[in-house]
Amino acid sequence: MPEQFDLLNETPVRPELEDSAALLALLDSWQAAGWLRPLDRALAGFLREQAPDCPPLVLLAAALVSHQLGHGHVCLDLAATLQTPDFALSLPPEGAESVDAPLPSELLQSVALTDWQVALARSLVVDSEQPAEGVRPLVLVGQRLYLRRYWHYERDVVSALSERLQAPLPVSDDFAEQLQQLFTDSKHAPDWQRLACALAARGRFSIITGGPGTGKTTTVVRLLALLQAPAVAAGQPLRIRLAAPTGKAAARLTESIGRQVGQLQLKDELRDAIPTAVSTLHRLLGSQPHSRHFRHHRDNPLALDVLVIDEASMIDLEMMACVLAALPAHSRLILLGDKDQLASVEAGAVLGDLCRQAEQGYYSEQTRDWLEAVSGQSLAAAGLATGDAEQHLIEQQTAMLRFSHRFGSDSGIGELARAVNRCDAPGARQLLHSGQFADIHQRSLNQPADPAFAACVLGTDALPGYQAYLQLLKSQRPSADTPAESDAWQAWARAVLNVFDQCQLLCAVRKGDWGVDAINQRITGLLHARGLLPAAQGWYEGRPVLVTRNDYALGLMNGDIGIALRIAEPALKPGDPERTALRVAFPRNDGSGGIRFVLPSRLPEVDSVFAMTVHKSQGSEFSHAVLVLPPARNPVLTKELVYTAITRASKHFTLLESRAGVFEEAVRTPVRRISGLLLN
Ligand SMILES: Nc1ncnc2c1ncn2[C@@H]1O[C@H](COP(=O)(O)OP(=O)(O)OP(=O)(O)O)[C@@H](O)[C@H]1O
Repeated sequence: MPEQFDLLNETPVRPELEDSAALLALLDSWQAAGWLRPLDRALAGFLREQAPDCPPLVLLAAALVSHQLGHGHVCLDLAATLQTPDFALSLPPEGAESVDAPLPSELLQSVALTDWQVALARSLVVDSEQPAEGVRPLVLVGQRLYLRRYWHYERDVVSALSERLQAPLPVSDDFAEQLQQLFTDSKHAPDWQRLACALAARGRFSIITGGPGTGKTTTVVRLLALLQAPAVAAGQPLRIRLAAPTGKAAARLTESIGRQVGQLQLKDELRDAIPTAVSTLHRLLGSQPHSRHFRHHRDNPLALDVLVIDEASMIDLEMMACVLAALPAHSRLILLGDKDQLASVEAGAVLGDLCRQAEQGYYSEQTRDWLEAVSGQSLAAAGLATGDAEQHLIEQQTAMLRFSHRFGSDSGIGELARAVNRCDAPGARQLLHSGQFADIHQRSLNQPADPAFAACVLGTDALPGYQAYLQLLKSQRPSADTPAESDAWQAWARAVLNVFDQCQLLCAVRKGDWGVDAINQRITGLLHARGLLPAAQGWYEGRPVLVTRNDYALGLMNGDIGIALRIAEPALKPGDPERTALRVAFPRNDGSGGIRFVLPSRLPEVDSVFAMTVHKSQGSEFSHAVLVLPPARNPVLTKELVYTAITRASKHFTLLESRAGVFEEAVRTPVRRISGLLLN
């Protein structure tokens, strides 16, 4: 029997919603057009096999939950989907071919929310009452539909965090004095770094969020000194571990934490007990080949007392659940990150969800009194909202750093990032347009072959592009008789990689004329045509590549960037002439400045990386970041995407627009990630 849908709704029910075979045929055509992943379609097919009576609307919901996971949403929000189906589902995707099949908006026109909920609640493949006791593959909570696994992750994260947030830990009697000693250089009132340090010192869970250069690393180094001092004095140093979601982010933190620890006025014994090596989360948890399970979990917890995770905006829900499960109960977890950055590509926006109210503070009177007492500062003029200790559980352990020491009011990058963050599109445009700041630039592009694009890609002395690293590659190449074992090859590779890092094109999308794939091809062709690259296909010297899959055997992580270089190789046998070979040079990412050379054929999956998505650029910094916006409106064009791109730039930011107005549209659109991660 077909389900009855909204009887008052005159719109005829589409045949695909009355017949499962017709629905699966429609999903097939969506998949063929690249609208759905094979995985999404397969889930609907699998459920139909398991439960042949499963109504088409339930099969459709299953395929859509899976599709939404692929777009970073932990669940399918039925109401949001019915309100603006094509937009909520990001269909059709940017650059996808047209397809002779109805759009989600046409398909769902006749469907009412309550009918969809009832159909799901009645279905044998959905648990809607007491899901914890069920085993069905889908879980319905109100208007949110989950795959069971993700519902579990969300529930596990909420319960582990609630547990960690229960009672504050005691601090020593001279805590206020110690804080004072560590923050003698406070220049701002209130000094949020000192407040953040105090909050983190009293909790088994805390968040320190802030934009670029607000002093997250500075604060955490002092916090570690504060926590470690009594432990070292007692002869039982804390086991502290530092981690980040990607190799690139880990390398950056290794460098900055090493510098900061070196600058602190501490006794050697204490300084030596503060680690500076940062590992990736995958390595910390012990990833295992061909398995999503880690070596460390609830029954084999990590041997540590304090875990600091930087760039926490990149942690997805599954990873957060795995980290929390692997932590010993007594340990402290401190998350550092910029809540306003894009979330991970994977499902879930954990930091953003947890920091929803960080701006307003929402400290309870008790928390505020305690903070004022230990920090000796007043919060009266800080403009914070007053919260309730139980209702605003997470807020009691969250501090937002508000002053950028890197990008002050004289920095166009800082001002632009702040305007974008406020969704102030006219203000952001005015900053770009006025010429008031020498570090931010804008260019309009009329068509893909626009000469302004080529000029930007090649670069100038003042505004780095890709010409510089290719010229350096040629001009500084060690002479042909340099022995294979000479350090000169490493030094050359390091110099080429460093100069390459000065500029990076960032795209919002993968497909279409202004997507990563087309732009990579266009730049390769352009550099080849100018004689800067020897070829435009396959492997050639100068090709920059991005690793897109972890390879533990090679020690390469998703996100690592290398460049193909022709280097000397030892002779096969004594007396033979030395040979040359194309190898891909990667930085060792361990703070040593070392380079490793890998044969191209041994590499895991890689892409050329003259352009990368903004998502992939997280955790990286470039002297000159160039953001390319495509013309079509797309749900990925959000203010978080623009903000993330701007904050990748350390010296210059350029906006390349393929249509007037697209920047404003993006800045006005805050990201919507659907999840139910609420602790209060
Ligand atoms: N209270 C302070 N007074 C003066 N300079 C500071 C202060 N805090 C941080 N800085 C400086 O500002 C710069 C950025 O600090 P830090 O690296 O700690 O920020 P961050 O928030 O971790 O930055 P990132 O954006 O790289 O994550 C550093 O050079 C640091 O020395």
